[in-house]
Amino acid sequence: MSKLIVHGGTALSGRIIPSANKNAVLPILCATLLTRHPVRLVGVPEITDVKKILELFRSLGSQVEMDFATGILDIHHKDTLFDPARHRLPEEMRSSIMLVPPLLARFGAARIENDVQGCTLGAREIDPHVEVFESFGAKVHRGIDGLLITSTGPLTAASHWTDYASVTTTENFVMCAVLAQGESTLMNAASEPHVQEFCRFMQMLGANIGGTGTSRLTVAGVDTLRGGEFHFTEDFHEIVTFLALGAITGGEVSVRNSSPEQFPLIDRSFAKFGVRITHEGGWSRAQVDGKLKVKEPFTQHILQKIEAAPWPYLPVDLLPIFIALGVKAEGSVMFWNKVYDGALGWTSELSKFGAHAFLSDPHRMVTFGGKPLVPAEVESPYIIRVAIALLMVAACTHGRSVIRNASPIRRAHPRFVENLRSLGAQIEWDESED
Ligand SMILES: CC(=O)N[C@H]1[C@@H](OP(=O)(O)OP(=O)(O)OC[C@H]2O[C@@H](n3ccc(=O)[nH]c3=O)[C@H](O)[C@@H]2O)O[C@H](CO)[C@@H](O)[C@@H]1O
Ligand SMILES: C=C(OP(=O)(O)O)C(=O)O
Repeated sequence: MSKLIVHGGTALSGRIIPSANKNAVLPILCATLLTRHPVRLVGVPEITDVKKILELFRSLGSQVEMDFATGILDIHHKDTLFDPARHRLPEEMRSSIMLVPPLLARFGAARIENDVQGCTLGAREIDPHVEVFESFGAKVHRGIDGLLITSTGPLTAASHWTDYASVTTTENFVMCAVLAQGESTLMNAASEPHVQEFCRFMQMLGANIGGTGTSRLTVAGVDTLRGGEFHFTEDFHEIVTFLALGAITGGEVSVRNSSPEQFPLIDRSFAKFGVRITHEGGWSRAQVDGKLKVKEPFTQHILQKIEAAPWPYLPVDLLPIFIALGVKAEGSVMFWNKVYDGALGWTSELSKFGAHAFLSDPHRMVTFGGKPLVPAEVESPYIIRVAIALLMVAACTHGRSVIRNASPIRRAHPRFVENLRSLGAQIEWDESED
């Protein structure tokens, strides 16, 4: 079990160049399988999920040249072969489900194992995906340990309205539609920055997509896709994470950010804890005047609150980062996760630090922040940014803390500990058995 050992209490300051967004990189990696031409990706992060997908591609016979030192991936799915009886898609990551459309397009069959749940955030349905596959004419068969999805010919265009704006379902819809015959329409499409980045990549391959960034996507099918070179942009999750780490420890961190137009709501969320974010010259900077303090709402007798939901709301994956700020900032805040029903069950870990946090129901947590904190040994659930939130609390608390089961961080954030050390943190991985 990978543990993080943190000697907290040091103000973290400095500059960070963030990596690419895992949730943009993974669907794009899956989509490379849709073209028989070479693709070059620039800025590919060295993270667990990327390595798992590249390993699968190698086992299918694709040409994969990955240089993590430069972040350049050259990939060519020319002599690629997939056998649903033999090959298993990577487990413990949600993105495996996005291999289905390209496998269907290339081989007429795909198989997914039962564990495409990813982070343990509560129910993560596959029904919206099944509806999409079926709307394009694919057949879905349930087996003992997974699903077999088949199609006898090219997919046919579909018009579909999803129950909710789902990130991976939207990406799967686009991948089914790009090579389908006719024009497809998706209503209630997700519009997160990573979904937009994914659509830009598809357009570079020659896909004909309208409505990127809105809740209505149209895709006119094309006969074939080309190759090309694509450069990833910065991950807003990393930007927020490092800004928050600076703020919670009383330091001052700047992070490179070429898309500040995505940040107004994120900035206002930081401001609720007394953190001022500024964007200038391609850099975002977090500053705290005095100590962290929850801003009182203008409306009297209500709790300050942070609501997370599909974009353009505050992204749910960022909620734990703000919960950590809520633990440190003096005052009370209600956090509302409108997406997941099992993402907040870690209040008992927070309380080991002396934090006061109350789980009101599966979707809502209230922090009573500003209480004295003590170092602690805590265990993270399999949720990337909960491990980071626990680390944030450890980093602002004097003394030695241990975050057990911290390896999910490696699923999304390359060189995380090295980056933190460059800001002055005393932190290290411990891989020893207990
Ligand atoms: C690889 C990838 O891109 N993973 C991200 C993707 O997962 P993913 O695409 O799996 O997330 P979805 O948007 O489908 O939502 C996940 C689950 O939340 C529930 N749900 C969601 C929205 C809603 O309005 N109502 C509702 O009930 C459903 O149970 C659903 O199964 O988007 C999530 C939500 O931004 C992020 O946490 C994940 O990091
Ligand atoms: C929940 C996440 O990833 P996944 O969907 O792969 O579990 C995440 O990136 O925070």
